[in-house]
Amino acid sequence: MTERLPASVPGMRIGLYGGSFNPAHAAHRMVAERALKRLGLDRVWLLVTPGNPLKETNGLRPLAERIAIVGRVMRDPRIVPTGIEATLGTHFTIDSLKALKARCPGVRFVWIMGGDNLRDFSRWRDWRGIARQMPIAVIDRPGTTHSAVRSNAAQWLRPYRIEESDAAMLADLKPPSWVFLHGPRSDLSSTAVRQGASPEPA
Ligand SMILES: Nc1ncnc2c1ncn2[C@@H]1O[C@H](COP(=O)(O)OP(=O)(O)OP(=O)(O)O)[C@@H](O)[C@H]1O
Ligand SMILES: O=C(O)c1ccc[n+]([C@@H]2O[C@H](COP(=O)([O-])O)[C@@H](O)[C@H]2O)c1
Repeated sequence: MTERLPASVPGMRIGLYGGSFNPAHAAHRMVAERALKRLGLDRVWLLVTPGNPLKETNGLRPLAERIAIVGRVMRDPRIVPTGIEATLGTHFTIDSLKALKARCPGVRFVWIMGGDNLRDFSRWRDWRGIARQMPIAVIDRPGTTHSAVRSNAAQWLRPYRIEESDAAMLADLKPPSWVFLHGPRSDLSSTAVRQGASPEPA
């Protein structure tokens, strides 16, 4: 499948929210909407990965199906699902971020991830390089609040953390810089949905 990049213009603030989304659920929407609002973004691009390099691909639904479900779960037209990593041929986040920055000069990107990913971030390829590519917003996730901020990556990132009250300026800051965003939390997961939980709990 070849896909065009979603539209952008120089100066736009765009959040890149990567994930397996296998399948997407209401907590993914909550994360994307919180980032959009609190970081003052113009768009959030949901990068539906061809396959997380650290996860088994057994049981991973086809990319087109995951993108279609993301499209049904998201409600704000500024939140745009894309499978662009498959077209770019990038599996590792560091490569995706470099490729997107090269293709979108002048766009102010922010990487968005849940607290569980900050906890495991030091296992990602060139994670310090990722932090040097663009600012990062971490969204609190139940069960990971303390392990995330105590993780190796968070220790290294500590000098670059900004106050949550300054989140709206994150996209303008020179990386490394990051913020931990708190707010209403959901313990929903794709694992639970695959096991029969509703992706849209009442
Ligand atoms: N309930 C949640 N709260 C905060 N962040 C979340 C939540 N669920 C997922 N995320 C974040 O969304 C991104 C994509 O997550 P992913 O698609 O792996 O969903 P998941 O529910 O964690 O999946 P799985 O249960 O299959 O591991 C990751 O950055 C993850 O940290
Ligand atoms: O680049 C890496 O080494 C790397 C390792 C683990 C996860 N990622 C990315 O992290 C994002 C979240 O993945 P997931 O499976 O937790 O939804 C997704 O964009 C993955 O490609 C990236």
